[in-house]
Amino acid sequence: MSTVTVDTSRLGPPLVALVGNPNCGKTALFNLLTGSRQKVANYAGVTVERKEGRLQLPSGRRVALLDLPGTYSLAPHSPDEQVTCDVLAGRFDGERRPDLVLAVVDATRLARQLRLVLGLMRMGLPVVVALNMTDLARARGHVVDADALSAALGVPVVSTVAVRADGARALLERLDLPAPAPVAAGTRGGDALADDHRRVRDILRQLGLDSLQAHAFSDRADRVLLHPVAGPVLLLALLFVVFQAVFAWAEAPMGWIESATAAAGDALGALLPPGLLRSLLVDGLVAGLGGVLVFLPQIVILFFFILVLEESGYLPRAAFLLDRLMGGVGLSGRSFIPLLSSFACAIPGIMATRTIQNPRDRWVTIMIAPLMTCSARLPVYALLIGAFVPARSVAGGLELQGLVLFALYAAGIVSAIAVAWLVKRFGTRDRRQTLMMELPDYHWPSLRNVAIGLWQRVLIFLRRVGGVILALTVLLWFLASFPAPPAGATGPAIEYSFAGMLGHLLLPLFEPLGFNWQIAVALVPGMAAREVVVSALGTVYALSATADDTAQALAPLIAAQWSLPTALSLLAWFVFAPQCLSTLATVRRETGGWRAPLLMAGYLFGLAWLAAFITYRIAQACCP
Ligand SMILES: Nc1nc2c(ncn2[C@@H]2O[C@H](COP(=O)(O)OP(=O)(O)OP(=O)(O)O)[C@@H](O)[C@H]2O)c(=O)[nH]1
Ligand SMILES: [Mg+2]
Repeated sequence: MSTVTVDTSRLGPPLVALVGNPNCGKTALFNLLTGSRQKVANYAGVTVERKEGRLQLPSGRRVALLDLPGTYSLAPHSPDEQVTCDVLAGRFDGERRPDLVLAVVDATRLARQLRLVLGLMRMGLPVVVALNMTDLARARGHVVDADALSAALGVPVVSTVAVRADGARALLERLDLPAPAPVAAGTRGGDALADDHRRVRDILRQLGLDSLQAHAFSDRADRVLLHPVAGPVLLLALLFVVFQAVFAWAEAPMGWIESATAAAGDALGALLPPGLLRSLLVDGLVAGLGGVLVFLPQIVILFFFILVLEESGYLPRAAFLLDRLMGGVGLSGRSFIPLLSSFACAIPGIMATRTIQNPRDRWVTIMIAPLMTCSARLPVYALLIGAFVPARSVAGGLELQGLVLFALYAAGIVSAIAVAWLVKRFGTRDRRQTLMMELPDYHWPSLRNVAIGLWQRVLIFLRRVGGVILALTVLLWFLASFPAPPAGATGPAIEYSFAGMLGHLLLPLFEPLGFNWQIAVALVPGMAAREVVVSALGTVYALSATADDTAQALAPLIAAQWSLPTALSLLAWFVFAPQCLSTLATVRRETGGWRAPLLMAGYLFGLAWLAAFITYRIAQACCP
């Protein structure tokens, strides 16, 4: 038998892969080298996909750089580690084997990280070691001698600080030199691990680093933050402060955006003659988009807290605190970070489930991720709370509005716990695994990283407003303006339009929940993105206004037109409804079939309808 080998390494620039333990700074280095803005955070398992970037070396040579998910060993335990191992073995679909492995190691946690380097060397690929986080190591008083380490390992070692602008200069120069020859393979099989262990111990002793000390501050902080009683109390208090801040701090900037929108609407209204164009711009765009834009400050505040928590290293601690609670419903603390990411958006949350080893746990976590309140629900919640919940303090200075928001988030979490419990109770049984999770040292969040992260969230939000929300608002304006009312019609034109017909068609389904036809209409484009419901309501109500009404802010308008039970019922609907097609598409991709997304849509719509129905009935009985 003859085999033909094709040397694909000659296609395109040399491929360099960043490989290392989770949280050692691979992505930070990738961003520094390529100028990308991939997500960096202080916990294991941030990167779950391969990402490619380009960089130019000082000599002008170009290199393709791959950022990969972190891995503890070269025998993958979870879908994200599998990606890294497949790329290294040249088994990854559509990817050639890397020409060089850039093994990133955290200088403050050398022992385990060096074992992975030895494993990488055994794969027969040329290896260069980036000794990262040397700033933190130095601050703790251990200076790792890169040359001595290089001599001991037999591969080049370069010190880096991935969070400093010039922290990779030496590395760039090293990449410009010819790749080192692969080191001859040593022992293989079971003996190799024991061998590596011994070798790493010897190297550390040789470098005078065998007594690396734990981070004293992290230890002290954890004595309080991981305390079985104080820990959960502090976690709860922290979450509470976040929700209070979302309302309290956003008030002023929301006021500015509101007045700017109103001024823009007035100016356009005065400038343009009455007619279709004025209606499209004033009732469609300004009323619709302005209605969503006003929630930007609240989103920024929420993300500020999320980013600070991510950067500080507190997140995996919260996972650890909640492990016992999550064990009660058949999940482990591993599900915590994917679920927490779902507060931003269910899509990265569902992607982050790739770090979960147990396939059943991963499936359940995916199924409950949409119950976490994503930031697209925030505008809907904030609109209804602003319109129906008075802004006053209750019980010792707590803001009532923040309290209601907290309750809505809690409702999502409690429901997720209930669903997971039901799956455990009636689904397949599985032996519970203990949580093994590395706790990173605490860092001060870097202001620059937080600022970049916030700016990216702002861009994402604005892109949504200018993209899908704009498109759907225009579409809805069209549906709500045509066909024109028949001659002699008395009501607002929208009643006779396509949107009006659609609303009345859907009414039987939603009437038992206390929704009127305007809400029913708004829910339809809201399937594409939840915030669209807010812009859609803005447009529908602007067009429902009779000619002599001037355009009004949406909140007071619905406050006057809806009953409290209707508002509460709509809030309950949004806690559950899977009003997001991109989430369902992601679930299909991650589970590889239609079963999971269909099941998800079905069970969430069922729950949404039921919850809204019950809320409406109870509210009607209590405050008719
Ligand atoms: N002080 C300091 N912090 C660093 C350095 N490199 C990375 N960090 C921080 O370490 C944390 C982890 O960095 P990431 O780049 O997300 O790590 P990663 O290896 O990509 O992690 P995974 O994607 O989870 O495998 C972040 O908080 C970074 O800001 C460094 O050289 N010095
Ligand atoms: Mg990463």
